[in-house]
Amino acid sequence: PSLPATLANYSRLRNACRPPWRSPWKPVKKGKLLAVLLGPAVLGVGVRAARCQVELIAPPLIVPQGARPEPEFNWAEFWKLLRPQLIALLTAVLLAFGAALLNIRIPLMLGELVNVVSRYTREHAGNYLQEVQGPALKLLCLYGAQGLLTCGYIVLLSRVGERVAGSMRKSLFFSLLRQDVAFFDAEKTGLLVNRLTSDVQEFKSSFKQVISQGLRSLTQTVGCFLSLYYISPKLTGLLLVVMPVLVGSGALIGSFLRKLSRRAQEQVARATGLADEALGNVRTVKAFAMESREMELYSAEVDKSSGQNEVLGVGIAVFQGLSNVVLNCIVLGTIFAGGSLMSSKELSAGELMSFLVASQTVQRSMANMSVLFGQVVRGLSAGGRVFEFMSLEPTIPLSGGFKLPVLRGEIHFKDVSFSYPTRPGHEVLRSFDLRIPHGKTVALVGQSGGGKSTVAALLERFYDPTEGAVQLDGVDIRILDPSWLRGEVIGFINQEPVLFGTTIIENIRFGRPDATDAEVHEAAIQANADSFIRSFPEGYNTMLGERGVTLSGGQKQRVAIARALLKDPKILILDEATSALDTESERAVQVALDRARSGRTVLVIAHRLSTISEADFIVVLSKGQVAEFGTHQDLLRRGGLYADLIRRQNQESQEAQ
Ligand SMILES: Nc1ncnc2c1ncn2[C@@H]1O[C@H](COP(=O)(O)OP(=O)(O)OP(=O)(O)O)[C@@H](O)[C@H]1O
Repeated sequence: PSLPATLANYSRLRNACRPPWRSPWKPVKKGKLLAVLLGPAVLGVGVRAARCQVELIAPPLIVPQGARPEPEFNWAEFWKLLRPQLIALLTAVLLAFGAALLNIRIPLMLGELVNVVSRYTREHAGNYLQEVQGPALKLLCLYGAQGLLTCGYIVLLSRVGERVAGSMRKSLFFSLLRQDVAFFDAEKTGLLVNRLTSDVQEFKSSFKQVISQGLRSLTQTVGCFLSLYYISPKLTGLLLVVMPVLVGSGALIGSFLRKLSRRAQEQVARATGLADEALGNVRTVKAFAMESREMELYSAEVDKSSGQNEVLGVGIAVFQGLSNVVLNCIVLGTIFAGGSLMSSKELSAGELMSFLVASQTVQRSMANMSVLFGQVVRGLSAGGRVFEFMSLEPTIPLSGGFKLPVLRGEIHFKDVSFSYPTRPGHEVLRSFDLRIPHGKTVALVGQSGGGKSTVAALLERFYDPTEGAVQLDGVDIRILDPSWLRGEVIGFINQEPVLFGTTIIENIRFGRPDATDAEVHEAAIQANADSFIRSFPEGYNTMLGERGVTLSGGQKQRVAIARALLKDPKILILDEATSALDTESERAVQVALDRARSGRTVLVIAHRLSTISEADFIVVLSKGQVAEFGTHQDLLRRGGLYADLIRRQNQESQEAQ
């Protein structure tokens, strides 16, 4: 099944309680510390830096993860995914390194060119074109080579990034599908889907950025600093004196803006959550005529978020303005100090030009690095979240174990006690003992919440009993192959059949992917579904789901019955298959079920007692145990719980009339 369908299937069973969480690790703190170290650069590069800083303080998407601890990044898993891309990655790193080295050369070459130009304007000697040609051509070649290298490493990196992200998605999806049902009881569907989508996306973009820009920025910062020192140790010294002041101011403003941004993002998430809930439950909202109330609630949250974002906008504007002033002052100061060095012949015009360009490169690179450090922290957190479930081993394996060579279909719940893993203290079944002879139909009845569906879940081996055993033909199902058990032995027809957004024929074929069209048609005939399917213009190829046909409850159930029959299971579980249908549909479904029952061991779980009087045996479940067992007539005669249930139900239906 597709992940959303699998998750949706079990979402109703989940979240009864959550394990106590460790105190959450706050990744932002690391980012803050690193931003403090690199703050000055942010102040030093004007508009561009301000833009970078905005990126740093505004993560792309905040999805509330609840009070979950931040999972550790799994380097071993990452290495496994990265290894096949190693050659492409190393080539990309080499190209990026080459581009960065060329970038360091550019200011020096520019200086040479300026020196040639200024010498010519001063002396007017020789041919201008000839004088300028050499350094200009060299510079052009450098630009060309730098462009080529940049293009090369970006192509390679994006290939590596996409492939690693694709492998991450596939392994995570596979690992999630392998998990047992108890896992889905404890985890929220939204959180899992989020890991497959935005966390992988976040990790991928961080990975690409860190490799490309990180390497480049680091090389350029170190290289250009050396160039600065080489051009003028005195001017470089002056720059280093100004640095600490810029570090302090940059870090302070940056941390303030980050706080504002985080608050604004949380507010956006709150507003989105509200809209999500209202749109997701639109029928309930409409049924209670709550549209205007929802609108008011949403407007209030959106207004709050707009207000916070406006304050943030003002903060960024001030920061940007300040950055511009500081940048220009640095340029001015460099020209001022450089001019005085020029007058004492300690510096040429070309060297001053080189110094200015190189110092800009340093500032830009450092600003990039401060953004990148935030990105590293975010990328590691996102990666940690993706890897958290990737190496998780399910307690109940997906396959492996014995297959019975000859199958009769006798079931025995042998003194089974069971509590859901999410609610260990709450015993749903207590020494539950029930033997279902092969080929017989047994109906389970009892109060709502009494544990009927739990019995079916144990037979499917969605969970293992806490005590006792479930046996098939006398063999504990824990030693049987779960995929054989679920895929071939047991057919499960749920009270809320889930159909997928594909054609009807594919939905039925889900029961046995290798079934021929003729077999699918035969199953549909058995399930009393063939005639209504053929009444659609596109027959079996009718698309279901959001962009296709929506089936009625009874039609859905008949498609689900056909799907279950296609695998020709020895055991059939019917979980309240005939509830919530009108009389006509119920009759159609009932005909299908009666046909489906023949020759199979059947466990029916039902509330509507009228539909199960045909069962060979009826079991009344009370307080997690078998309270009564017998035929419909036996139990009526006995005048116990079953007779009581029948009386109450008759009373209710009379009152309803
Ligand atoms: N996935 C789950 N995790 C934790 N507790 C659960 C889970 N599913 C069911 N329960 C609890 O187990 C008990 C039995 O539930 P079960 O669904 O088996 O009852 P039921 O007899 O089938 O009820 P109904 O007839 O209303 O469907 C209930 O108290 C329910 O709250």
